[in-house]
Amino acid sequence: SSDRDAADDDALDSITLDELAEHDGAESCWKAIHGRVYDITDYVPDHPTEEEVILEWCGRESTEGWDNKRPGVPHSARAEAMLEEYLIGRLVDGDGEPLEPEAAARAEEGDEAGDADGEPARLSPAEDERLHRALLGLPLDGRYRGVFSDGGEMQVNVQFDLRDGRLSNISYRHLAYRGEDYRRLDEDDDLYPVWAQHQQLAEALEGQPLTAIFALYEPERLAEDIDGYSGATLRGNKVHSAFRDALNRGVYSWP
Ligand code: HEM
Repeated sequence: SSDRDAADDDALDSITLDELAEHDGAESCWKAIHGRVYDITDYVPDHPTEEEVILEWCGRESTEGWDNKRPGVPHSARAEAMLEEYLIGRLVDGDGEPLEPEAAARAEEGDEAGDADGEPARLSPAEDERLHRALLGLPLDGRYRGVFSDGGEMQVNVQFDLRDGRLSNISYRHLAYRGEDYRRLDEDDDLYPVWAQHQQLAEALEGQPLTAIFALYEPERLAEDIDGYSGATLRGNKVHSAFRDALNRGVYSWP
């Protein structure tokens, strides 16, 4: 309670949130309440509720639970007197300064949001860029796959990664026309230059912002003429279409 002596508290053992957090179960249950730490392990079986109600708070800043045994209803003066039997210390921050309930609860939440336990950070709606991009219809970072099909034949299947809105790892999982698999052509094959030009398209887009895919409408900007095959006659629009299909499908796998 607030009428206790600061000098009393100075005499108590200093306990940090990390130490508190180690006693988070029935075998050892510590709770921080109004700046003081209690070892209530022995009391848990006597508490007049199902054990889960009280075990849930072990190892944590528990002022909120204590002040609201039911919403808005604090524990009785009798309960408060009992609590003092289990007093073992005072809650402090890393500098040994007293840690107030609100600050302690915030620090605990910060811990949960961090990756201390290998859990992904939980971002607030104001911080979550992934959410913002999704709501604005902007593509998310991740791996994408998309196809262009025509006449019952899959002609292009492209895979790429988006990182900060830039293209990388662009590859053709499939590239064919009229039954000819371009990826299997030998270097001395007549059609090989067309495969080489498609690779040039991919290389030219590598590292570029996503908007660079519109250059595929004018493939001569991205691919050279090879052995009489003009870059201008490449079907860049099919590749463009496969990119757009990938974006419509959404992220294939997360980074
Ligand atoms: C911090 C987490 C805790 C929660 C969520 C919690 C919750 C509850 C609930 C739901 C009840 C029964 C409902 C009612 O009496 O109105 C209750 C009663 C009670 N609890 Fe807790 N409790 C907690 C911690 C403790 C601790 C640490 C003690 C004592 C060391 C304690 C002592 C009592 C006592 C004596 C009662 C009987 C009613 C009263 O005197 O207020 N509780 N508690």
